[in-house]
Amino acid sequence: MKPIIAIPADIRQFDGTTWHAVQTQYVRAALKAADVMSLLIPALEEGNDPDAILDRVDGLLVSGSATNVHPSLYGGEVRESDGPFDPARDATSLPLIRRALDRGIPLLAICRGIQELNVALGGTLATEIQDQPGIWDHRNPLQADRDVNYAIRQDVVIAEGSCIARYLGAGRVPVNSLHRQAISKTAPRLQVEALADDGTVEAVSVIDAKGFAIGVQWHPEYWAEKDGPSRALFEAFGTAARTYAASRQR
Ligand SMILES: N[C@@H](CCC(=O)NCCCC(=O)O)C(=O)O
Repeated sequence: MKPIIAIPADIRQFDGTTWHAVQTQYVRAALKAADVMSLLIPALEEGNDPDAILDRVDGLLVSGSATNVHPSLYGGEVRESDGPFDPARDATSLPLIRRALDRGIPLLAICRGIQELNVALGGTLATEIQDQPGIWDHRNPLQADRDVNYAIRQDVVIAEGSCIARYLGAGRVPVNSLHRQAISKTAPRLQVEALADDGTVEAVSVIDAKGFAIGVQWHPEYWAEKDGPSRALFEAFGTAARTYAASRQR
């Protein structure tokens, strides 16, 4: 039986109403590269029961989003210019991340997801990182062609002996980049696993995690069917979900 993973949705506004939305690239990567089904979780400021959700799934995939984690959640200065924000997504993702880690449910956190993972565990974020000396522009190019926006265009250096090195190998791995925020103070329970050449944190793992628990700042989901490292990460997540699912059936 194919495992099921939870993906917290974003709140989006279009066609004159409010939607709970997940970009299809995450659902497709889960199915085609991890061989798991996706259960989209509505973004609610209240009303979600993380344990009731996690009782029914075999993994948690926390996706990227153009919105930012609200600065109040990590003691940051609240400036509207650091938006757009999505408090319902924050209120849904952070408790799910914490409880998935408590319960040993496999976790893959991508872009906004690694930022939520860091904040959920007590870390902080830097904003408009491209304005900092020596930091290059990691932002979404915002071209009409999404393949251009998600193009592989930078290297990350994966640390020897890191968790993610088990799946991608250590050393330089080419990835894409679509973000204007990044980890500033790394949460105490996170181990930095990869850096960009400009020092930006690009991957973390959870120290002493009960199961698969990795966050990446890049977007492996977008090329998960074609790009080796992207596919390897999703295959590892799928394997972890299958292992967890089997343990649940015992
Ligand atoms: N908003 C955060 C996280 C960036 C992120 O998740 N990017 C995904 C892009 C989604 C899209 O625009 O299609 C940041 O900017 O750091």
